Amino acid sequence: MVICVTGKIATGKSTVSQFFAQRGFEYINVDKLGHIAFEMNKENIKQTFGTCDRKEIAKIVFADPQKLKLLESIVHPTMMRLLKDELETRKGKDIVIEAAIKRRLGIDCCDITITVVCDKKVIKERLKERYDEDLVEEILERQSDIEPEGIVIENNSSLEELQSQLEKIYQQIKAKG
Ligand SMILES: CC(C)(COP(=O)(O)OP(=O)(O)OC[C@H]1O[C@@H](n2cnc3c(N)ncnc32)[C@H](O)[C@@H]1O)[C@@H](O)C(=O)NCCC(=O)NCCS
Ligand SMILES: Nc1ncnc2c1ncn2[C@@H]1O[C@H](COP(=O)(O)OP(=O)(O)OP(=O)(O)O)[C@@H](O)[C@H]1O
Repeated sequence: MVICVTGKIATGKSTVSQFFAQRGFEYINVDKLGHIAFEMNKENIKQTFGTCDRKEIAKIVFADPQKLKLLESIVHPTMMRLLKDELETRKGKDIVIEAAIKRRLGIDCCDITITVVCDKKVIKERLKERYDEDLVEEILERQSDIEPEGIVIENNSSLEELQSQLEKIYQQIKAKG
């Protein structure tokens, strides 16, 4: 079975994916594959943007949809090739794929999609140590095409509450086979 976990920044995708990884699912994090693909295309990125520092690039591309598109045109072909390879080597196994922009990437190999959602103020609170608020706003704007699909998990409350929602979903998934 292939589960895809999607959702906006800091909604809890990794936490949800880890739940399935702890139950024997192989875990593929598309953000991580993006970082590997970024490294593999460093020269091109440096020539295009004048820097290949990820944090610098984040500031440039999240502020400008056209520049984000340009970065994606460099990174996504490699990233999707890496994803295909990861899926090939795990063929037949239970897999959980974490991918914020699942739909934009056209990932269509999933039996089940889980979308994690939460309120903007919760997202901002979770990110306040990691990012400045303007960057969070920009990232959320660049993620406005991420819409709820499949099983929707609302993650505004405690980790215990999330765990309990996940236990129920897991039992339903297992019952369906
Ligand atoms: C822009 C980059 C350089 C920023 O790197 P950095 O390490 O600073 O941040 P990180 O990768 O953790 O991303 C921060 C947040 O933005 C989200 N995000 C990343 N890329 C995108 C994108 N193209 N569209 C919308 N959201 C994105 C991430 O899911 C995460 O929530 C990097 O994210 C990147 O190369 N993105 C393009 C590849 C991509 O689309 N990755 C997302 C796969 S789901
Ligand atoms: N219900 C919750 N209660 C408290 N903290 C939570 C809850 N869910 C997630 N978190 C915390 O919020 C942060 C973001 O969660 P997580 O990394 O799972 O989100 P994500 O969607 O994978 O983020 P990113 O888009 O940055 O990859 C983490 O520090 C996580 O421990």
